[in-house]
Amino acid sequence: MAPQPLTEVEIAESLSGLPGWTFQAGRLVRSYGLSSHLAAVSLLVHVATIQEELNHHADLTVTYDRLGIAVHTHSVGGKVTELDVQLARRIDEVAPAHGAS
Ligand SMILES: C[C@H](O)[C@H](O)[C@H]1CNC2=NC(N)=NC(=O)C2=N1
Repeated sequence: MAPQPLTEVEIAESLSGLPGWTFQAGRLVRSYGLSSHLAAVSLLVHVATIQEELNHHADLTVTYDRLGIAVHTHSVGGKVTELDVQLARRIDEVAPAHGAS
């Protein structure tokens, strides 16, 4: 079944359990700071692995020692769905082991 777009209230509820994540321009967004460029790339590769597992993919941007993540669900016309929240949670689970803040 196709994922359903979340309401603004549902998005706000989800974000209350995802510190550092915000809702911007129709996407869930977070920027992580890392200790080096290679640490940022290492986290990007880990995130890409999770994305392949979930078959759900964010826009990832490395800017020197930062990794930017922005995600919405293409298949529902670029709305935020539970799939985006799931991906954000999975990323937040692994980010601390990379020293991300
Ligand atoms: C065919 C494949 O399942 C789809 O293209 C997947 C891949 N990754 C995706 N990622 C995101 N963010 N939204 C999607 O709708 C999506 N769909």
